[in-house]
Amino acid sequence: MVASSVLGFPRIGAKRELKKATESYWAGKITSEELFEIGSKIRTENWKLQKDAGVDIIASNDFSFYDQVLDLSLLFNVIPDRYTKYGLSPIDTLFAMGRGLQKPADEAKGIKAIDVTALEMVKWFDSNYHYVRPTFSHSTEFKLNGSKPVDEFLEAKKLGVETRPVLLGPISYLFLGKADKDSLDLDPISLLEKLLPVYIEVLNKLKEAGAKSVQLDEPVLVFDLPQNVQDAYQGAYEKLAKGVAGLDIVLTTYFGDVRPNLKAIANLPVSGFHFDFTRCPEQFDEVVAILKDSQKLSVGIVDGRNVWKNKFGASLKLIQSAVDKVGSDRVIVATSSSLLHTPVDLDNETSLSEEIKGFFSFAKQKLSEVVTLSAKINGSTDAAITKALEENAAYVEARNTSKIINNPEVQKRVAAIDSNMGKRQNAFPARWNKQKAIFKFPLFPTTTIGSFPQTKEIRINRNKFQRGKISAEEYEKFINEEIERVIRFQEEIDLDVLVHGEPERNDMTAYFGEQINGYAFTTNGWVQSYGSRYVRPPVIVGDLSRPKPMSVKESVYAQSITTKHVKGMLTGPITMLRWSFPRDDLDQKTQAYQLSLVLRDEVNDLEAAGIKIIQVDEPALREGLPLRAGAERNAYYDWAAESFRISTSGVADETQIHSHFCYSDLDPNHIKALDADVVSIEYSKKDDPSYISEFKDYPNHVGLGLFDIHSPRIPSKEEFIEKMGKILETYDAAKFWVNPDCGLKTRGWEETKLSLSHMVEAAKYFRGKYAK
Ligand SMILES: CN1c2c(nc(N)[nH]c2=O)NC[C@@H]1CNc1ccc(C(=O)N[C@@H](CCC(=O)N[C@@H](CCC(=O)N[C@@H](CCC(=O)O)C(=O)O)C(=O)O)C(=O)O)cc1
Ligand SMILES: N[C@@H](CCS)C(=O)O
Ligand SMILES: [Zn+2]
Repeated sequence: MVASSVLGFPRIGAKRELKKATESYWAGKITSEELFEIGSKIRTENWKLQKDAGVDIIASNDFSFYDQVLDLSLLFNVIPDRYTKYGLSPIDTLFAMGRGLQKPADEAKGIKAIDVTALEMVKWFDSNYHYVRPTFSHSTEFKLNGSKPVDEFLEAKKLGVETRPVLLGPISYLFLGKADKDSLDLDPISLLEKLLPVYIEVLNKLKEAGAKSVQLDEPVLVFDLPQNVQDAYQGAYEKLAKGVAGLDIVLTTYFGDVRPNLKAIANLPVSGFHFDFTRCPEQFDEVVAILKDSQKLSVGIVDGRNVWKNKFGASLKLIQSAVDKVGSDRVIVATSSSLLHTPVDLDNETSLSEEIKGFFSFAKQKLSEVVTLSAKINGSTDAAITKALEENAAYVEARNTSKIINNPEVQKRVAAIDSNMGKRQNAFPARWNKQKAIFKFPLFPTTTIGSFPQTKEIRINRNKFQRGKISAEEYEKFINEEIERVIRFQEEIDLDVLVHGEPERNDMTAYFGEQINGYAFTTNGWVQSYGSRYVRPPVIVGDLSRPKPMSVKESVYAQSITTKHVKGMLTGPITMLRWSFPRDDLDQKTQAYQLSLVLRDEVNDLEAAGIKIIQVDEPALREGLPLRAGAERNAYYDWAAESFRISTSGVADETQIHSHFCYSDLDPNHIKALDADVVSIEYSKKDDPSYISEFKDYPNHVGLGLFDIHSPRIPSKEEFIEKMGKILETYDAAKFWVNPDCGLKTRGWEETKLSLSHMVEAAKYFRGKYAK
């Protein structure tokens, strides 16, 4: 009999209970006990849901109050000294590491001031989830610091659910980390020998608690791994297997192709392997060939990264091949990855058309998919299973013939794209000569990335407008007042290039997706992006076109009330694609080109409406990069850059194009290929000084982000001066823009006011210094 398995379930709660609870805790409105209670309720519901659906292998320890990688850092005592000196509780230490902490002293209570920045947060592989990077130093002392995996295993057991605890495996944990600023010569993988005993200790504790098997995620196996990392696998897993004899270890990979690293894992003493066959079905024969007689094969076949219904016919064929090769008792039918990256429950969607709803499957529905597929392979003649299979066949047919997918006009326009559409009239030096005469920027021009605080009031008014409680006129008036407030504030603190603040946008992707034909959007399809911040990715269901301008009204209004230049603000084609759920019936390049034409029209309309600076954000540019080097990656470099250039090259030389990138280690050549006039890049958390020099030869203008917008912490003017001074040691002052790391939508006004004022004061300090 094949078994069914789910590698992890979304932990945010069907009604975003986790967000509400964590934010209430941070605001001091609930206690830690109340927070833990809500966490426990969410876990209970998730396990129950999976058990009731009939899933055989259910994960535990997939829950987290912030991030599962950060949980491990806390568990293994990978806590830089700067977080331990305040005597914080474990949960407060976790949050301080995740989002920084700044608290004034309370002399009456004898409490000292706290001021600590957050650890770096980066993309989780090629997804829009972000993890907190483990940060190691020579003084890191691994030791077991807590019992979260064991506690959650026992919690499920008490509820009558036998789970398979999941932990990120030791090599992935180290490889995804980095050396702290005081230990830059440290290669994290060199810490493996010291780390393994702690893994063994926690795994033994799980075994003692009754766990029969564990899921060790080693997703870095889908990267091009350095030889020393590949070589580390055999010894590490031999030690683990020996140290925890009797506990089955299933080594899990996802999001790609493991074949180039197959030698590294071919002889591991594990009880089974999980591979992602939704991403890379081509690896099937080669990966199955490494299995030893008793090892299990977990077949990742229900997509954990998208919302499309599984196509049962094709999946059953692949699972059957697995059964034919290794026998049904050794096959597990599984989700391709954790379901963390999918919305929770399609049943909560009430606004989607029945036709489109019929195409989708969210986390809860995917449980049934896994169960149905395994039941069918097990020969079930159950009426419910037969009905599910028939309905699925009808779905495949309905989608193939659906009228909402094809738009011949869009297809014609994409086919007519020629290479001139991706070229500005002249190269940057000629453009800059014209632009500087118009803009007359001072040295170190200051700007922001676009969004200003999305206050509760903004969200409530948007919500009222969506529910018809206020009219379009009232809403527009409210938005205009917000824009005016943001403009006046920027004038007051003397920023050079202003923004309108994006108050009309729920999200930088969803806002545009909701205005583009060919997109569908959900009302409850939340997915965790990081910590307590979630997104509701719109879904590309058909060919994409723009019925009317999307952002011109707000930009024109903002420009009309100030004499300073206001940037028009758009989300680029690659980011629109990556932060949406893309179609699975059309290649991503064509979807990106469709989006690039939509954006080209918008950029041209902004220019025609008198907007002279237009920023087209591409924070997801790096995220879209195929995880391995090779032909696919090279092709991506070309079509991603071309899509951006198609969007931005319809304007005159005098129009200044900005772009912005965050959350990734960027490749300067890829950024260069976009040919934007000015780029702003997240930088404030890059401890490695060599990152400064990576961009020093960028031919156009650059702003390295000077403060972390994820943290409520306010940097002082002196801190800005120090940071800018360091950058200026290697950087050309004439090309240096001054800006934060990213948009300020998650920040409060008080922090925003102070941080930006200090930033502008620091820019002025350097202007004075350079004028001498
Ligand atoms: C820049 N980033 C983004 C990423 N991906 C995106 N799609 N968008 C991004 O901006 N990836 C990388 C980074 C980091 N990620 C994020 C992600 C999310 C946020 C964020 O602030 N999220 C908000 C939700 C945003 C949103 O869509 N809000 C809606 C709905 C608001 C709501 O909850 N309404 C209430 C009613 C109103 C009330 O009473 O408050 C309700 O429905 O119950 C909106 O504004 O209309 C979040 O809060 O999680 C930031 C960075
Ligand atoms: N313009 C957007 C970019 C975020 S990556 C913002 O400021 O929020
Ligand atoms: Zn950003």
